Amino acid sequence: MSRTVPLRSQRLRRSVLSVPAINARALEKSHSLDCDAVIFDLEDSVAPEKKAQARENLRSFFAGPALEGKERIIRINSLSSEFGPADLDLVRALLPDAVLLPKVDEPQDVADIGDLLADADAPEELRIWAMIETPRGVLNVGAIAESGRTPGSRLDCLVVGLNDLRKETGVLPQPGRTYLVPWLMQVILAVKAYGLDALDSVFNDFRDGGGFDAECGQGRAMGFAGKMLIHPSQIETANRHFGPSAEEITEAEAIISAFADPAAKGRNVINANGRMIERLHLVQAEALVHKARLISARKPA
Ligand SMILES: CC(C)(COP(=O)(O)OP(=O)(O)OC[C@H]1O[C@@H](n2cnc3c(N)ncnc32)[C@H](O)[C@@H]1OP(=O)(O)O)[C@@H](O)C(=O)NCCC(=O)NCCSC(=O)C[C@H](O)C(=O)O
Ligand SMILES: [Mg+2]
Repeated sequence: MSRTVPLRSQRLRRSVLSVPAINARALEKSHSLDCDAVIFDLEDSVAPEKKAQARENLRSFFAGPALEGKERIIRINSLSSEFGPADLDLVRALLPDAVLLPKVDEPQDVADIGDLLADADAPEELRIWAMIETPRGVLNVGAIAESGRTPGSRLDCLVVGLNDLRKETGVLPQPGRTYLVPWLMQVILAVKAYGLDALDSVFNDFRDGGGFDAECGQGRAMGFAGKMLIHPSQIETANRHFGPSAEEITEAEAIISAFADPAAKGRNVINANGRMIERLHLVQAEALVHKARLISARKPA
């Protein structure tokens, strides 16, 4: 097995908006929003007595015009709940890009869904995303991410859920997320070790633009690929923070040019205006420029 994990192909996941499947107006609106991905939620945003109607809404939505240029993910209820099996049947019928499992505690939770999808001959393009939002999920996050290396695993992305994690642990919401940062970084280490993406948790106070801006900056600095969102007003800020800035692109292009210079041939380390650059920085620079190209190539919603 190789000792290092190659950089991912980099799907854009800067802004991943949760849309309650019960809300037909919000479902319709998702076509016109400039987010990279949409999570159609059948879990906590849908009351128990409305789960069946929410599934019907999704059937109609998926039968309608395609959601252009966005990843489509369906968040189901836990398989052990009374709603989980019918939700999974719906996923098998609608074939979104991914199914999001809530409250994943251990690798077996992911493996169980993977087996059910394989038994149903679901195409391998149908991926699994896992919410890390329980104390056991955080404790086991390395093993959960590692299970993505098992042959045939569909695991693709971990999503942090701080509402549930705060509920389970009693950690209070605080600016800077002081007591949560170690757990968030556990998630980051796990995904980076095994080549997955991680998305930062939702920010509930959607009218607090300043607080959201600060939390996006923090999430990007930690290494998250993007953020799960709850409201359209959060999309532009997330896209800005989790996409490369103009300065980062200029710097990356300078690194690529420096290594393309014949003088750099055969050298692993060069002096760029008083700063050491190694070939590992070239790999990072190429990935960043690739991401910038994906963003420019994306059609506006
Ligand atoms: C939080 C909300 C209930 C607020 O809704 P509302 O009062 O309708 O807000 P606005 O009036 O400001 O809405 C303005 C327009 O935007 C549309 N809208 C709002 N939210 C969405 C959305 N998520 N997707 C698409 N469109 C949306 C409204 O329809 C208005 O449109 P218009 O009529 O044209 O003016 C609401 O935002 C909401 O329900 N958000 C999502 C909630 C959700 O999905 N929850 C589950 C995910 S959170 C989570 O996973 C937590 C995690 O598990 C954890 O443990 O942490
Ligand atoms: Mg949750």
